[in-house]
Amino acid sequence: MLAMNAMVKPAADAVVADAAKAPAKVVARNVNVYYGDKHALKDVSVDIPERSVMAFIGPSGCGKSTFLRCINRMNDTIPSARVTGNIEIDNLDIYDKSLDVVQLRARVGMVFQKPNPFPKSIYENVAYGPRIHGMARSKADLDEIVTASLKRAGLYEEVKDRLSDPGTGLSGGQQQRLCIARAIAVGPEVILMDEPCSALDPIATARIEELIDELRQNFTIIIVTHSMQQAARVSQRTAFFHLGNLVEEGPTETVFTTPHDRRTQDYITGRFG
Ligand SMILES: Nc1ncnc2c1ncn2[C@@H]1O[C@H](COP(=O)(O)OP(=O)(O)OP(=O)(O)O)[C@@H](O)[C@H]1O
Repeated sequence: MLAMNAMVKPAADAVVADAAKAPAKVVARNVNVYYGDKHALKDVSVDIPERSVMAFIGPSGCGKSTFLRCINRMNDTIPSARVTGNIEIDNLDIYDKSLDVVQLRARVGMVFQKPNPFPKSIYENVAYGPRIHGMARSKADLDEIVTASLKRAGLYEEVKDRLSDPGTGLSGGQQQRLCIARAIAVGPEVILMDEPCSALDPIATARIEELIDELRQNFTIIIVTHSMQQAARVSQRTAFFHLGNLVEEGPTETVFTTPHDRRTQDYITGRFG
């Protein structure tokens, strides 16, 4: 049996079954990414169910972040990157030439490895997106969006008396929750998280994991993580990548306990990676 099984114990979660049945929010077909001549992502096809968490795992350089960045077209910002294939969100082709990428990135928010608040106040960090997207008709509207977003990110109680203080003055974990509030504020449907806890201590990590678990009631979340324990704790489905290939995708419990592919088994038992 797998050596890691004792450590990587998927949450006993009825949603596992539901997630398998949930309609797909993101549908990727035959996605390839090239950086110049380098073929970094190879023919990836996957359905990502709505209102659930999917974890992307795999050894360093296997293409997890590359694929994540395809889902909000962040690879557009890398001059050498070329993407082929098809990705749809709610049947909308996100690579359609007429698509407004700014609108797409409001629908598909992103949280990065290192918390990156703007050098602005806590309030302004959250208000910035709604303001540029014209989501608030009045200051009262904006206040409401900021408050609601901070509450949903589990940060409001800690910052409500100092909203005009700089966001960069918060602790790392608070900064990451501020970044999540900032992403939530523009009303996304999908939230991409690229190793969101790797710069955080275990307590701050636990809070973010709890938050992810709450957020999946309303959002489709995709998280890249190097921690198999984290993938097991927070996700309903897991996708294992290796050398640019999506080797295996399925319910987290299955991927961790009875993987179909030898490479998945080798990775989760620590034989490589
Ligand atoms: N901007 C870039 N320019 C050129 N090559 C890149 C670029 N970004 C990634 N790559 C290459 O593409 C491959 C996949 O990288 P990617 O960052 O997606 O992997 P990853 O699985 O997320 O890795 P890690 O776990 O280390 O973050 C790697 O070989 C990497 O060197």
